[in-house]
Amino acid sequence: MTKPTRFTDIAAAIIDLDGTMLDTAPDFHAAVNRMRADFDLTPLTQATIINFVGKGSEHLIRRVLSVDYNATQVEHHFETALTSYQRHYLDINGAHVTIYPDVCEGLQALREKGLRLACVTNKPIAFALPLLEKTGLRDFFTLVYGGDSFPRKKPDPMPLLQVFREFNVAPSQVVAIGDSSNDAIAARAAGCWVLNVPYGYNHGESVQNIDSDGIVTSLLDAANRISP
Ligand SMILES: O=C(O)COP(=O)(O)O
Ligand SMILES: [Mg+2]
Repeated sequence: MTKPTRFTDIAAAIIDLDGTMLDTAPDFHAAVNRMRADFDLTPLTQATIINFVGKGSEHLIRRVLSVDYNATQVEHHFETALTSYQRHYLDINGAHVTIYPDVCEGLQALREKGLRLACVTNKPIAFALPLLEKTGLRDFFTLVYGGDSFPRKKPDPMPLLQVFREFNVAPSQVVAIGDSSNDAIAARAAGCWVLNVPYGYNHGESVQNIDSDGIVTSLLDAANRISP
């Protein structure tokens, strides 16, 4: 099936955070290695850690513990490691991040077209909100949902379905934009459109293999293809 190049009758956009708006890889790298140091574990490279990002903190911590521990040991240390990681992440949050090119321009363009914007991330809401404030992105969004805002997170469609309800829009009026297959699976299950950016973290896999409605070079490129 040919992919649409333009999306019309759109009323809202759902934007992912890590790997889509912000390059948070250096924050994840620093926080995970501080946690590992608490366990006398050797540091991991940023490239290794970033492959585990996108499915929430619990997934990340289990994966970075499993580099050294077997499954039983991972579960034994999990709660302490998660608490340590959360403390370090909150301490670091935003210290090393950069905004990807054309993010503010893209969000501005979407707002000027009259779209309502929701940020749906798997980052815990207590990390996501201060980070959006610090980077000046918070005010673009009417809604912000984190990985712990609902019982289930992406790739489950639950947070996206809640956005449709809050905005009172049909799935066909919504475009989700994210960097990973996780975002696309959630969007497909929710029934909305989905575009991928190629520059983020797709669990170490090529974005070309994601089942989405297209790849855009930036949020501004996405905005240029979307109209109300
Ligand atoms: O797993 C995370 O913490 C980040 O996830 P996100 O890409 O949904 O923002
Ligand atoms: Mg992401």
